[in-house]
Amino acid sequence: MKHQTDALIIGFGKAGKTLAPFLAQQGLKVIVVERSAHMYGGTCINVGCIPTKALAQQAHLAAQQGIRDRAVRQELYAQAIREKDELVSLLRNKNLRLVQDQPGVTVITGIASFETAHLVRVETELGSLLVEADRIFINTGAVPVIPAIPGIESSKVYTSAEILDLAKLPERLAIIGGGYIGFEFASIFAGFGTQVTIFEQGELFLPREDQDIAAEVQKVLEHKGIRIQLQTGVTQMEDHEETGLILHLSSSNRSEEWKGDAALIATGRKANTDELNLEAAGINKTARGFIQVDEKLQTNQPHIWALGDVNGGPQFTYISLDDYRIVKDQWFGSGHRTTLDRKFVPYSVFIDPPLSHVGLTESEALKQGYHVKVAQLPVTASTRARQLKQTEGLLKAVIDAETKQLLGFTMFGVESSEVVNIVSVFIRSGEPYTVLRDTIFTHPSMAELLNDLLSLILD
Ligand SMILES: Cc1cc2nc3c(=O)[nH]c(=O)nc-3n(C[C@H](O)[C@H](O)[C@H](O)COP(=O)(O)OP(=O)(O)OC[C@H]3O[C@@H](n4cnc5c(N)ncnc54)[C@H](O)[C@@H]3O)c2cc1C
Ligand SMILES: NC(=O)c1ccc[n+]([C@@H]2O[C@H](COP(=O)([O-])OP(=O)(O)OC[C@H]3O[C@@H](n4cnc5c(N)ncnc54)[C@H](O)[C@@H]3O)[C@@H](O)[C@H]2O)c1
Repeated sequence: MKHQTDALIIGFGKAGKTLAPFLAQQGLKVIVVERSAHMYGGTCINVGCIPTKALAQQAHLAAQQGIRDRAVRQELYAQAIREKDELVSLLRNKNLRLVQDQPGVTVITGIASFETAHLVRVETELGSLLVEADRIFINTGAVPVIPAIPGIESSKVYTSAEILDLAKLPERLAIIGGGYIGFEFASIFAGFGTQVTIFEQGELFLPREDQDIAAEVQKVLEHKGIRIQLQTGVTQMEDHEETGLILHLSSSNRSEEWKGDAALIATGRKANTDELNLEAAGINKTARGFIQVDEKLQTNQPHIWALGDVNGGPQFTYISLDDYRIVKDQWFGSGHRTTLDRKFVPYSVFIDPPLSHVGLTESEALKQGYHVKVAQLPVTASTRARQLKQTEGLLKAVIDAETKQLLGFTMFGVESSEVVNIVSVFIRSGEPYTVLRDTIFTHPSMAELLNDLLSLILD
C-alpha cells in the first residue's frame, strides 16, 4: 500500500507532535509515524522528564520521612512506581489523542526507513507500507550510549528507560556516568534509601559549573549518602550468585571492585538513526553521528528537516519545542528564526534540591574578558526555604561591572527550576541588574531572594 502526503513526520517527539496538528490546521495532509505504541508522546513523556520527575518528587517525600526500615522503603518505592506508571499512561493517551484527533493527521505505528529521498517504508505489525511525502521531518530522538564493557549485557545492568520499571528497590546501586541522568537517578534512589555510588570518568565534579557551586552540590549529595568516584572507569561487569553484581573498576592510581545489586548506564545519548537508512535518502551526518542541519534545521536535502535530539543540538524537551518554532516560522512566520538566536537558554538538573543555571558562569565570564562583580547568598537566607524545610544550597549572580548587566545566574536550591526562568526572561530584556534587584516579588517566595542577592552588589 502506498500513501501520498504533504508532510511526513518520523517520530512522535516534542517537535513532531507539536508540528503535526499545526500543519494540519494550515490545511496540509500529515502522517506521523511512531515506532512503538508505548512511545506516543516521545521520550519525555514515557521514559524521560515526566517519569523521572514523578519519582524524584516521591523520593524527596520518602527522604523527608527518614525511614530506615527496608520493607517500608520498598513499599514507598513500589507505590511511587505505580503512581509514575499511571501518570505516564494518562499522558501517553492524552498525547495520542491530541495528534490523532486532529482532522488531517494520521498516526501510523511502525518503524520508518528511507527508500529514497521522498519515499519512506513503514514496517507495522500488519505488514509493510510506503509513504511518499513532499516534506519530511525527522524527529526520532536519541538513545543511550552503551559503552563496550565486558559483561554489560547482564540483566542487572539497566539503561535509564529500563530502570524506570525496576520493581524491587536496590540496596546498592552503581551509576556509570556523572551527567544529568546519573545525578537525577542518584538523587531518586538515594531518596528511597539506596546506597548509590557514581563512577565518572572525568576528573572534575560538575565541570561546567563554577567550582564553588560544584563543591556545594557535592557536599549536599554526599551528605545524602551518594558517593562520587571521579576518574574511575568500569573495566568489567560480572553477575555474582551471592552479591548480585560485581564491577571491576580502574582509576588512575588503583583498581578495585564494587559489589551491589544493580547498575545504571548513564554515559550520554546518541542520535537515534540506526533504523532510518539515511543513506538511501542521501542525508548527511555529522562526525558525532547526528543528522547534519543548518541553522534553520534543514538537512542537505532541501525538503527534509531534522528536529530535536537527533540533530545534535542540546538534548532538552524545550529545545525540541523551539526546533518546532524554527520550522514553523519558515512557512508561517517571519522566516527569521534560527538556532543562532537562542540566547540565555536555562537548564535545571533535578537533583534534590535542583541545580539551575542561565547565562555565563563566573569562570566563563572571566575567560571572555569581562570585569565582573559577583554576589552569593545561602538559601538559608530565605524564610520560604525555612517553611519548606529545605535550606540547602546557594545562589550566585555574575554582573558585568561596566554595563551593570546580569551575565549569569546559578541557583542550587528548592524551586530553582522556577526561579531560573524569571532570570532567563530578565537577562534577555537587557536591563541593568538593578531593575531585577528592585522588582516587587510576592512574599514568602523563593524568587524574592533575587532582591537580596542583587542587593549584595555594591556600585
Ligand atoms: C531519563 C531522562 C530524563 C530527562 N529529563 C529531562 C528533563 O527533565 N527536562 C528536559 O528538558 N529534558 C529531559 N530529557 C531529555 C528529553 O527527554 C529529550 O531531549 C526530548 O525528549 C527529545 O525529544 P525529541 O523531540 O528529540 O524526540 P523524542 O521524544 O526522543 O521522540 C522520538 C520518537 O521517535 C521514535 N522513533 C525513533 N526511530 C523511529 C523510526 N525509525 N520510526 C518511527 N519512529 C521512530 C521513538 O520511538 C520516539 O518516540 C531527559 C531524557 C532522559 C532520557
Ligand atoms: N534535567 C534535564 O534537563 C535532563 C535530565 C536528564 C537528561 N537530560 C538530557 O539527556 C542527555 C543525556 O544525559 P546523560 O546523563 O546520559 O549524558 P551527559 O552527557 O549529561 O553525561 C554523561 C556522563 O558520563 C560520563 N561518561 C561517559 N562514558 C563513561 C564511562 N565509560 N565511564 C564513566 N563515565 C562515563 C561523561 O564523562 C559524562 O559526565 C543530557 O545531555 C541532557 O541534555 C536532561
